[in-house]
This record gives sequence, structure tokens and C-alpha cells, in this order.
Amino acid sequence: MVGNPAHEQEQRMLVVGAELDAARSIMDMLGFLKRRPAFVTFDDLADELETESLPFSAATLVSDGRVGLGEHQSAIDGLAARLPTLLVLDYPRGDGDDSYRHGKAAGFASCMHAPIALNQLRFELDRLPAPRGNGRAVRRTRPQHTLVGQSYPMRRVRQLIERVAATDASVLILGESGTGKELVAREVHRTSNRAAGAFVPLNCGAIPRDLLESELFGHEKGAFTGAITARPGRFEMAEGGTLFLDEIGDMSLDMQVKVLRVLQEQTFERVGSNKTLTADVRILAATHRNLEAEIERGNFREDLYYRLNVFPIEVPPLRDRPEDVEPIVGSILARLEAEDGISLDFTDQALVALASYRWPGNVRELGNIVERLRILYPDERLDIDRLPSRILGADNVVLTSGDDIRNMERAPGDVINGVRLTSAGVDLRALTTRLEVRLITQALSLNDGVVARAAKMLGLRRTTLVEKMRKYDISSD
Ligand SMILES: Nc1ncnc2c1ncn2[C@@H]1O[C@H](COP(=O)(O)OP(=O)(O)OP(=O)(O)O)[C@@H](O)[C@H]1O
Repeated sequence: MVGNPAHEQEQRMLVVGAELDAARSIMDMLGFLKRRPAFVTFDDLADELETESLPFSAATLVSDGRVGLGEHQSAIDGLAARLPTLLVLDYPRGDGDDSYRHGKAAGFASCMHAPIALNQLRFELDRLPAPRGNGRAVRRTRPQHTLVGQSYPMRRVRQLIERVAATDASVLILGESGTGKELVAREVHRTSNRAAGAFVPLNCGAIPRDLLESELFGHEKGAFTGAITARPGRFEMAEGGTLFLDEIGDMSLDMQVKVLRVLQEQTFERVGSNKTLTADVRILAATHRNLEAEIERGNFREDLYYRLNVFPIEVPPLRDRPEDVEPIVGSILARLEAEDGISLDFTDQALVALASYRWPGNVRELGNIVERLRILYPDERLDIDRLPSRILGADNVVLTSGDDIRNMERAPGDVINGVRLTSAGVDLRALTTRLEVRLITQALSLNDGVVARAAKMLGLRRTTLVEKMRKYDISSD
């Protein structure tokens, strides 16, 4: 299935521009993203469109300001009607507003201002819709990198996104690593009135301390050793759009002061310059750290915390929304299959096992496991015995379905019907202990630590539960 020629054709991208040089950097990025770009000038576009079935899945149109979009209007309209088209405006913001308005009217799938970051382009490409009725180029709908899951906690997250998107408020996105904080940030941007501007992410924890300042604010030529040319920073790149400061908890105190100033005064300077620039940028920040604890430890500024925390969104860990596991697996499989044609399926038992696992690495860990299984078992339907041992380990009890848990009162025996022993075997004592500990802890927390009520819920005498709590060192608070 890999390398299916029809599929390769699906991935081709037509790039339209005034001349090849103007489109060079976007062509390079598209090549890197395996979109097999083919270039055509505005002048030749009409001829290209004569072909009955275009061998492309999408198009990118680069307007560098010298050729206004209006000049080739009918060809461009024809293109946008046949292929989902990404519009790249490669000239200073403000100059091309008319062309941009025209661009919207011509029905472009998306519009971005240069300079464009690779991951920004990848994200936009993932969101492009399928080609419209173009014969040969019709393909499966490409599922996108979007927030999947209809569990109550995720519906709540979506409600919060909806509520805050329309405002310009700063948002602090909290949650464990891999829960989808960046996706939440992208969703806020996508649904905000800054959506036509850039979404510029920056992982503050991944950039060495001494480079972070110039990464954020840019620098002038000669500002420090190695600053051979002047460079804009992320604030400038995000002008009119959104800057996503990931892992803000890892930012040093002196950088926190500088970010706070932009939040308060909307101004900053490039490193090595005393010219003050203004920033029309919405800030979204995320962290897996407990910032209040970091404030107490003196690692995070309280004033910045309150500035950022205008609207907090907490993304729940995957173990708190097991019903999302199956749809997320489905969406990951569909997306990857659209990319390389390899399919994979799971039996119901395997899906239940995946949903019962604790997922310490959250959705990222789930995605990695699914990707690995596709490589190991392409085009197979996987049962429970194909899953990694840690998923079937003593930490995990496999239940037949969520309904069985809810029906426990009526048919307690059903809960264990789905437990399956694999050839790897199991440490029964450890498994039983963990099951006991888990159910006791849950019963206590569901009953606000009231032991008598928890005991009733577990069908135990109070004294027996107290004994077990002592044995396993479980406290009631
Ligand atoms: N609800 C979801 N539906 C589909 N995919 C998801 C969902 N949540 C997360 N993902 C995927 O999981 C991976 C990790 O998500 P993301 O990078 O947004 O997490 P994060 O919380 O920002 O992680 P970190 O704290 O490590 O930066 C990404 O590949 C993302 O596409």
C-alpha cells in the first residue's frame, strides 16, 4: 500500500506566483513537507487550468504585491473553484489589504502573511479541505489535526475556547504534557478574529536562555556575536495574529519581566536597538507546571501570572476522559492513512484496553503507540495481544465496556468478563492489589473521604475498609 501512485498524485501541490524566485522559500517548505510542488506563473495559470483534470490536490498562491491578485482574477477564481487554495501574502502587512479582501472573496481556503514558519504551513495544509469535483484529484477527506473528543471535559474545553476566542484576552492553557495544549491554542487562534493573521508558536523551554530574548524580540545586525543580519523576532512575526508561548513556566525571571512589559504597554525593542516597536499581538501561554507553586518558590513572577491568567483553560489528562481514546485513535489512523495509505484497525477488546490505560504521556503517548503499531503491523486488525505490555500490565485492568462499569450494580460479574490473559502472563497478586487500591481510592474520592460511605459503595464493612486503608497506606483525604 505504501507508495501507491494514485496517492502520490494526491499529494501534489500547484504553486502559482509572479516568478519562481518569489515562490522559492514556500516551494522549499512544501518539498520538505512532501507536497511535491510544481510551479506555474500567473501568466501561465489560465493555460494550466485548460487541463480537464488537474493532477494536484491543492494549490498555493504567492502574491508578492507586484502582481495584484485582481489582474489575473478570472484564472485565480477558476483555480480556487477547482482546488483548495492557500493564499500567501508576501509583502508588508497593510499594503495589500485590498488584494486580501479580494482573496477572501475569491474563496481561498486559507490566507497567511509571510514570513511563514514550517509548522504553521504544515498546520494550514492539514486543514485544507478536499479538492472540489476535480475528477482525478478527488481523494479521501483528509482528517485534520483538530481537537477530537466529545467527553464532558473536552466539551467543556470547547465551550471555554468559544467563549474566549472572540475576545482579545490572554489565555493561560494548563495541563499535563501531551494533553493537547497547543491544539487548544491553535483552536483559539483559528476561531478568533485574528484568524487571518499568523499563529506563531514558541517553546520557551526549548530555546537556550541567552537566545530567547532575540528569538522573541528579534535583533539588529551586530547586536551580539553571530548576529550577522538583522532579524525580526516572534512578536513581529505574530503582528496582527497570535503568539503562543509554550512552557512559559520554563522562562527565566528576566525574560518574564520583558514579556510582562509587552503585555502591559504593547511595546518592545529588538536586541541591539533602542527603537521602540509596537506589538498588536494576542498572547496565549501554556505550561504543565503549577505556576502558583512556582511563584511561591520564587521562580515565576506573580504579576505576569495574573496578566496571563485572565482566562485559564485546563486541558484534562487523557485518563480522565477514557471515552475520547477511541475517537482520537480513529482520527490519528485516518490522518496517517491519508498520508501513506497504510490502514490499521483494532478489535473492540483492544480499544477497551487502550481506554483503560492510564496514559501518563497523554494523547502524545497514544499517538506514538498507534504510529508504532502501524509500522509493526501494517494493514492488520489488532487484538489485545498485539498491544505493548505496559498497556496490559498490572497497572491496567481491561473491562469489556464503559457500560459494564455503569451496570455494576445490576451485574457485578460483568466487570471482569473482559479481562483477558495474554501470553505475557500477569502477576496476579500485584494486579489484585492495584485493583483494590484503585477502587478504594476512587470510592473515597467519590465520597469526599467519608470512609463509611466509601465502604458501603465497595460492599465492605467499615472496619474492613479501614484495615485495607492501613495496609495499603491510603488516607481518607
Ligand atoms: N484532543 C485531541 N485530538 C486529537 N489529537 C490530539 C488531541 N490532543 C492532543 N492531540 C495530539 O497529541 C499531540 C500532543 O498535543 P500538544 O502538542 O497539543 O500537547 P501539549 O499539551 O501542548 O504538550 P506539551 O506540554 O508537551 O507541549 C499532538 O500530536 C496533537 O495533535
